Amino acid sequence: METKQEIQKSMMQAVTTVKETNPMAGSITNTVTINFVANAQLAVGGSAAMVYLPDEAAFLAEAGGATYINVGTIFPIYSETLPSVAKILHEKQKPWVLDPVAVGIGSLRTSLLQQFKPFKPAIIRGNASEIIALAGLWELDGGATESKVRGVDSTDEVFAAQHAAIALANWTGGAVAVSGETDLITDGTQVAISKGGSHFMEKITGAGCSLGGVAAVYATATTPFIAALTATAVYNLAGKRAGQLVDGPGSFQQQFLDELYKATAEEIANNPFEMQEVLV
Ligand SMILES: Nc1ncnc2c1ncn2[C@@H]1O[C@H](COP(=O)(O)OP(=O)(O)O)[C@@H](O)[C@H]1O
Ligand SMILES: Cc1ncsc1CCOP(=O)(O)O
Ligand SMILES: [Mg+2]
Repeated sequence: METKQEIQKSMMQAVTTVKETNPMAGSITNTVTINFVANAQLAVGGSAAMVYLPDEAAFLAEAGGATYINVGTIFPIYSETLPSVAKILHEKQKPWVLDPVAVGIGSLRTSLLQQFKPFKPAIIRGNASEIIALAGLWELDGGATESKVRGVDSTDEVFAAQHAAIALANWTGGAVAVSGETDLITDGTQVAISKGGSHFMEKITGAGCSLGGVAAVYATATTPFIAALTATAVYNLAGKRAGQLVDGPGSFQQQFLDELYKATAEEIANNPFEMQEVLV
């Protein structure tokens, strides 16, 4: 296992590379938070492009350094777009981030999420209930088929999803990030616990979605685990700072983007986190 210092060095490198190179990470993401996802990707130094159609998604998958797929709002065309783009990403070994928003609701969403299993996303990002439900859908350890997903919000605590997160990471060979009041990131062999954020993050829509989009930006520049940890760290740092400066969700959203933009590589790497080894 790498030392914490080595991990922090990799996080700083990822942040710096992104700020210097403005990498493009294309997205197929929900219509609720699409604008916030793009703004967050730009704030950390990336470049955003959002599409819905199969040929356009295929183009972005090849042109971008990574791709973000979020199933929050589903359209019929996604039965064509999503499996085909996931297959391309897998075959070309391009990192992609999956946010299984509201897994369990509706037949097309369920079918699409099932079809993703062989295409192994580099990063799976979701709240605890979504991670447990996805592991259940993919018939992995720690998953539950009786899903407690009610909608887009979590009804489970982050640590309840640790087993499922490790099983998913072992399946994909990538990383899994479980978000909540504290965040858990794993690559199946190590677990990082990242701290910070603000209760206002539960009072705006798109904190989770945009975290996934930002993870895709960092995935253009580093390993899935470091990308997921770095994205989570900048969210926890920016969320904490913004939360201290505002008194409501509207101004929080604005201040949060400013803090994402202002956070330096060193500050992001120094945001509090703990490392644990996964014992087998
Ligand atoms: N109560 C909280 N306190 C601090 N940070 C939070 C809290 N709830 C969520 N966050 C942060 O908000 C972001 C999105 O997480 P979450 O709300 O769990 O995702 P989702 O929107 O997908 O349910 C993460 O960066 C997480 O750390
Ligand atoms: C409210 C809502 N409904 C469908 S997608 C979506 C956005 C969910 O955003 P997040 O998971 O980041 O809270
Ligand atoms: Mg979400």
